[in-house]
Amino acid sequence: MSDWLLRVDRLGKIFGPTGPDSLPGTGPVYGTAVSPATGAVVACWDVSFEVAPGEALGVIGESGSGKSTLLRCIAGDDVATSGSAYLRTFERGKANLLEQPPSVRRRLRIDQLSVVYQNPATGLDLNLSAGGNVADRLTAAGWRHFGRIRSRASELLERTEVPLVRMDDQVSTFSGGMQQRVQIAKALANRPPVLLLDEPTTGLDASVAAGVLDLLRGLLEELEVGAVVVSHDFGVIEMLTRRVLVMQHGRVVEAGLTDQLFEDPQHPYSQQLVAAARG
Ligand SMILES: Nc1ncnc2c1ncn2[C@@H]1O[C@H](COP(=O)(O)OP(=O)(O)OP(=O)(O)O)[C@@H](O)[C@H]1O
Repeated sequence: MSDWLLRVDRLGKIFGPTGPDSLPGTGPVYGTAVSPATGAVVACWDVSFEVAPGEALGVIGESGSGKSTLLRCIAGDDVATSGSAYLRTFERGKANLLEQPPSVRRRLRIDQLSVVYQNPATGLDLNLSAGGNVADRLTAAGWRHFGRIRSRASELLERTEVPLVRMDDQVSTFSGGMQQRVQIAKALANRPPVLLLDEPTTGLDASVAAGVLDLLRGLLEELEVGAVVVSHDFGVIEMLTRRVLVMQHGRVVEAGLTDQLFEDPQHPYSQQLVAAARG
């Protein structure tokens, strides 16, 4: 694919000793991500993909398969052990994000890569109001005009279906579903080119989760944002993404179109995930 917005090349993250002794004996073939020689956890290894503008890529796998670590390394929450990542909108796609100093990474997190976490408390300041949280992101991105910040915040909260009468209420008083909507509004506030979603509906009741998924699907279709959606839930991946990577014990075991993977999974682990999703 030549029209990429985000490109990740052979990304790896090892927790513990990172020397070459830590890789042998890990991965799907061995049924573990833990190195028998060093005890290191090879949380993800050799992961490559591209995301085009306006495209959503899914990453699916059971708990511990390395999905969140992959996302955290791209976002800059964790430091990758190896590999590279590029954004077309940063240094014309020529600078490895993973090698940038912390100050640049912090700026990228505001201007270029937004994350929606499973737990709204990770992405929000619960002591601030809904409007205050969105304003916070806009201010960090350099917005200065109070009136414009306020009107952008109302526009976003309206789009994410947070009642405007509650715009000035402290987010800690909101339900989980509503907090998640505010987190989404905040993540999109300054129109970042890339959105990273880590189990965005996992903590919510089924009916609330369905509403948030609907909202996300609409937003991903409407905005030209490139997205990576991490989930253990095939329903979420099916609803939001066109292509998908399947991860097991830190490695990608299958990659393809989401529909096709759901219809005709090739790898035994993907077959297991699909069977579980079909109930
Ligand atoms: N800070 C850490 N120190 C040591 N090991 C870690 C750390 N963070 C994650 N791991 C390990 O890395 C592996 C991958 O974890 P990760 O959270 O990325 O998986 P996941 O697929 O996102 O699962 P979940 O959905 O439960 O978060 C696991 O074995 C986990 O125990």
